[in-house]
Amino acid sequence: MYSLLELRHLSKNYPPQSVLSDIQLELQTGEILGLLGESGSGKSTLLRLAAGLIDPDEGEIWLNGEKLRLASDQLIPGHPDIKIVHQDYNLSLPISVRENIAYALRYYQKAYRDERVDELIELCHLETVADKPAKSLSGGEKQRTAIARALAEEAKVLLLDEPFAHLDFANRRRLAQTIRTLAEETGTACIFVTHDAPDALSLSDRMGILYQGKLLQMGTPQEVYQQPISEYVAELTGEINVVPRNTFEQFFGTPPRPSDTLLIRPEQLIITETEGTQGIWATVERSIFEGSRYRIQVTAEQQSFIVYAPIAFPKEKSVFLRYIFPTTY
Ligand SMILES: Nc1ncnc2c1ncn2[C@@H]1O[C@H](COP(=O)(O)OP(=O)(O)OP(=O)(O)O)[C@@H](O)[C@H]1O
Repeated sequence: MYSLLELRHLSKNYPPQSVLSDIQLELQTGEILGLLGESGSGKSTLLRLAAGLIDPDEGEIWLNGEKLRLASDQLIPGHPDIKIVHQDYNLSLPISVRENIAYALRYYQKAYRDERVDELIELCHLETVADKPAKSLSGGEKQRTAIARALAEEAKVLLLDEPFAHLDFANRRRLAQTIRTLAEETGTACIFVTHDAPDALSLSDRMGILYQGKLLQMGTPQEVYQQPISEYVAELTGEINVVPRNTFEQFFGTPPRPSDTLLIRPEQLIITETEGTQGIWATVERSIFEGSRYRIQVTAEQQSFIVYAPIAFPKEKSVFLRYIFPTTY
């Protein structure tokens, strides 16, 4: 069995720059793949290559076991089964949401078109704005309209360029749920790119880390977050305490991995007011309120740590710092 979409050894240069090099990834039906990378890491270029809109310098793209033709060999680049939603949505602003979606189905019979448009409006939660002109929509509504339009022709693969970039918290949640529903109910596979770690971690079935055009790591969000292959991946995916091995041994005992430097997430540490089994007394430097938790900076023998706690601790208070979850991470 082959994968739905396969990128094989893709490279792309915009001389003198190598923008992507030797990208390999596979996407299965109904899978949501997130690509996390900082600005300029090559995310949009990778999506444009995957959509068949530009030619790679090396490598091939396979869809359902068939090699895609090069963009330069086609009158209209792209493939009908692969749809890309760009950052700027590309909607026709004067016409309604319904008309924007229907436009993608203009060559179909009216009865089918009306039925399909209604289905997509429901799937993408656009009922309340269906007859409004696109120019009057919020960012989230525009994004969902662009997705509905991309899906109109039953694309098998949806490519989303920074789908959450302009959305507030509630709209992020809503859009993420729409994408999950889509994948589950229609089997549409999705690659989305983002520079926001929580979005990548919470929505992806698998995620990749893109850095200077290279895929550094690929795995489930848990694998990438809990076993980052480098300090860079650890920092990109969340907050991290970098602890030299001998300090770790002195404070907490045997380290979980035999490396010179240990990458410890804040939630792997706890602070208490009383002494526990293995740990070290530390001094609170500051407590910062972050809504659902406090982010607390403590110092023990010149080593600084970030810890999360449900309550604030006063500056200069002595707290006992312990390392937890030694087996799960
Ligand atoms: N058509 C082009 N011509 C020349 N250079 C390009 C072209 N397209 C992209 N690049 C360069 O390739 C690099 C990667 O660009 P890309 O847009 O893929 O990054 P990105 O990760 O999507 O960034 P962002 O998050 O800022 O959108 C950048 O340095 C960019 O300047």
